[in-house]
Amino acid sequence: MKAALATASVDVSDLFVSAGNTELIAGVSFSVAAGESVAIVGESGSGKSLTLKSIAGILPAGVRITSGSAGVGGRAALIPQEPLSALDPLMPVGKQITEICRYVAGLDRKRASARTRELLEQVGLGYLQARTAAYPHQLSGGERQRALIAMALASNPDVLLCDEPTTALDVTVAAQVLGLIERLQRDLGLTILFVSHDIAVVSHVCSRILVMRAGVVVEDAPTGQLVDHPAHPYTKQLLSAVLEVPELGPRHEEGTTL
Ligand SMILES: Nc1ncnc2c1ncn2[C@@H]1O[C@H](COP(=O)(O)OP(=O)(O)OP(=O)(O)O)[C@@H](O)[C@H]1O
Repeated sequence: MKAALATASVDVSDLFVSAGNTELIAGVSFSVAAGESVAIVGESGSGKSLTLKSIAGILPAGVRITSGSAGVGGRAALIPQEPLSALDPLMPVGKQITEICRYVAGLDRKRASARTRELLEQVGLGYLQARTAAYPHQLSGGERQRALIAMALASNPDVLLCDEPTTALDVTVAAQVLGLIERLQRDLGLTILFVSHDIAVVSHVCSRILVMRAGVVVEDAPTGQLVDHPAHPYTKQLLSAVLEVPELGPRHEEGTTL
């Protein structure tokens, strides 16, 4: 496939988010340049998901942006944490991908089928083509996450918003899916914003890391610098909680294991 030219970026400017009178995000600002891969890390409740949801425009009911802004310049696609809940259980995954090619990307029936085959190949699920009636429950967790990535790509996004996409997977499969996301970012020039509680996971995929705590960004630095010379005590605490941050340098390739 022709590599897409990255023209989009993410921009969050002095974002405040509340539920009722409770302030959940308190003045977050950052931007992601086109083609850049950036992670937001922090413990549960730090506000990473709400920041991502503000950007995607999918805040839950009762939660709202009270001031500032968050958005994407271009088309964004979200890869959620739990693939099973994001797939239609009653429709074969190939058909779900084809529907997006037809009704979101606007391809005719024949082109949508060809594009589906291409996308399945691209995410390492080429063998599903023969099993046209593969329903989500017949796939493994890793296959479902790959299928969701294919669905995300079907809409021709500029930006991939990844919300802990490997948390539900075992460590070997998680490494393969991370390798896939990293390769797609490189090959298609996608902009990536990747939310995770795990610095070790994001250090593979992202070149810059934002650390969030209690609704604010406490540190924002290139991955190598943040891992080797953390400036904020909370970043140090997060790093010390990780058993071992894998070597930076050659990153994981698909098919390798941790
Ligand atoms: N729908 C909601 N209504 C009220 N408060 C909410 C809602 N969703 C999240 N919150 C609160 O907002 C804060 C930030 O939540 P958020 O989901 O962004 O955290 P997180 O860092 O992504 O954590 P996790 O990794 O557990 O998802 C938390 O205190 C959470 O309880």
